[in-house]
Amino acid sequence: MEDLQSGLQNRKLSLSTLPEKGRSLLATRDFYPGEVIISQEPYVCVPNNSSVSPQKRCDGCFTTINNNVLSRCSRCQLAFYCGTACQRSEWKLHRLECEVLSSLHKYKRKSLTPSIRLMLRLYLRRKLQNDKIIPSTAMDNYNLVEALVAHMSDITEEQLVLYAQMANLVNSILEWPGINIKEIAENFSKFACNAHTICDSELRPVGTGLYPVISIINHSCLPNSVLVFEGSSALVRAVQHIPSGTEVLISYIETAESTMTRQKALKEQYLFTCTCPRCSKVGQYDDIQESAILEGYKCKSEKCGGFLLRTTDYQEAISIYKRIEKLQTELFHPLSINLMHTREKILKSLMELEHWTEALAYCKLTIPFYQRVYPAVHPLPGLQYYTCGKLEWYLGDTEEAVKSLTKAVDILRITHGTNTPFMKDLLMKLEEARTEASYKFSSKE
Ligand SMILES: C[S@@+](CC[C@H](N)C(=O)[O-])C[C@H]1O[C@@H](n2cnc3c(N)ncnc32)[C@H](O)[C@@H]1O
Repeated sequence: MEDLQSGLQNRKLSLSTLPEKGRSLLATRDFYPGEVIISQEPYVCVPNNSSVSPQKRCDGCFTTINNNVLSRCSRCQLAFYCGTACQRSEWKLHRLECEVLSSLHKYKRKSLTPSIRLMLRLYLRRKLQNDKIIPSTAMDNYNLVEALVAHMSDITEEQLVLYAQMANLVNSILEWPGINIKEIAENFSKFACNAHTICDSELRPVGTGLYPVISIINHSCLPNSVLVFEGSSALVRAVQHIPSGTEVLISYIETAESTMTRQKALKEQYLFTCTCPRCSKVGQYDDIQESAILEGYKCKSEKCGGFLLRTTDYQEAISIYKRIEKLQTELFHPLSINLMHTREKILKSLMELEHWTEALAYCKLTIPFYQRVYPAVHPLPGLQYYTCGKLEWYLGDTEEAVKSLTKAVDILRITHGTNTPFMKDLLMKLEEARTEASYKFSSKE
């Protein structure tokens, strides 16, 4: 079996260790915006299905077609497939999983959260590789999981207790003699700082996966690459020119937040203090001003107790969020992150109610914010232009739709690649909108 370093060398990458970050991935040739730097199939993954989720996802490709069309494993009743191709590709692992799950008591079934299922799958896949039923390769073997950071000495006692309880549950489900409970608890800690939320092309979360080579990539709040998914495959794409010898960096968190909020999120989940070029400005005048724009109130009173909103009644949600928006426009900077979050919520509710004209107005309101806080090439502004374009087209403003869809394509072809079904669909929509716009133009003449 070729080792990881030579596997990476073939992909013009190298594994290095940096004193302040641990393992790191370096480029050994120049990469350019849109290029796939590395892609990986998950070592293990699970869709976001739970006993209460109304719509189930296929275990193979994570699609969520009509539940009636997804077929359910008749034995364990817990796995779903969109067709025979996915069922076949998952069979070796699911055969073992099914044996374990189908004999479970009802009360234990209820505790089968996606992370418990992910852990069960980790052990079952390791067994399949040990028994040589599934081959091991340089990029796909359990040694890579063993090498992941666990931060066991840095986590809180509460977390430790939680991982120990979850490990006991996994042990009681597997019932394997000699299994190491401490190692299972450590693997839960590894999941916390190495597993990735799998998203669809529109960045909606659909599952969780462990990609042990992609997990070598460190974080920056000013990343040169982006992690996207095609089904359950993970792809890291360059969003800037990455010269040979440079570290490949992605963002683990929402980069639009203020420095303090980003640092808090990184410390809590990933247990490190970021020193990227944006974070190293913490406390400087520009950074304080930026935080005030994003999160600050004009009023300095700290008496506000917060509030909770019901989100299922969209009409009610819109009217409440509009009251908040009115207040926020008085209190906050027009480019405040709070105001943007409120407007995003109004937009979401308007879309649910199919109030397209007003939805378009709100979509347009969020764009200056997106332009300001995200780099020129980032999936979120790309998707916002896409929504804008679709709404404009639907409402008959084809010329504006062409402009918005073109902007979406310019960004998303770099972040999502051009060969995915999502991008092909977007490119086709743009072509159709262009044809329609030129037809309208010629019929006006
Ligand atoms: C997904 S792993 C990345 C690979 C890791 N460096 C390793 O040695 O396996 C995430 C962990 O890497 C470290 N890390 C990632 N980005 C970092 C950064 N910008 N500065 C310091 N440590 C970082 C933290 O320990 C974090 O919990």
